[in-house]
Formats: sequence, structure tokens, C-alpha cells
Amino acid sequence: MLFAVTMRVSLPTDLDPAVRDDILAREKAYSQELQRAGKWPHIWRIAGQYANLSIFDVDTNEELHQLLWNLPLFPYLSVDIQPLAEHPSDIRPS
Ligand SMILES: O=C(O)CC1=CCC(=O)O1
Repeated sequence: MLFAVTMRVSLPTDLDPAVRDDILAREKAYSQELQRAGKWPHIWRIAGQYANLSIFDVDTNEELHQLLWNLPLFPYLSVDIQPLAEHPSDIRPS
């Protein structure tokens, strides 16, 4: 099951810089682990925003929820999820 997930990051301006750096380092490691596992096949920066557009490939809605819930940045994210279906005009073999 494919999902397009938009994550908008809003870190408190008064967050301790060391805490911020630790969260961002753990976020990057977690994201790259899921990318290597094929669960997070795409991540794109939304130009001009502290936000990304990601594609997740998961087996269930609950798996997606757990992957997102475990993001170190989760407390500072606003998340929007769109389920994806094949488009009938797509020329790629499915
Ligand atoms: O910077 C972001 O868009 C938030 C984020 C998600 C995974 C990651 O490494 O950073």
C-alpha cells in the first residue's frame, strides 16, 4: 500500500540547540533505515518550506501509523496522509 505523506516541521524557536541537533540526527538515521528497508522509497523537500513530501510503502494502515509515530520529530510535525491508487493512464507496467 502506497501513501503520500506530507510532513511539516515546526520546531520551537527556544528549543535547546543540543536537543534539536540530537532529534535531527536521530530523525535522519531513522529515515535512512526505513529508506534502506524499502518502507520509505521517496523523500522530497518541498521547495521553500521546512516540509517534505514522502512516499511510504507499507502493508497496513497500522504499520504506517507506527512508522510515523516513532519519528523522533513526530511531536513537532503536522502530518497529512493521502492513500495512493494506480492511475489508469500510467504507462509503466504494474
Ligand atoms: O526535514 C524534514 O523534512 C524532516 C525529516 C523527515 C525525515 C528526515 O530526515 O527529516
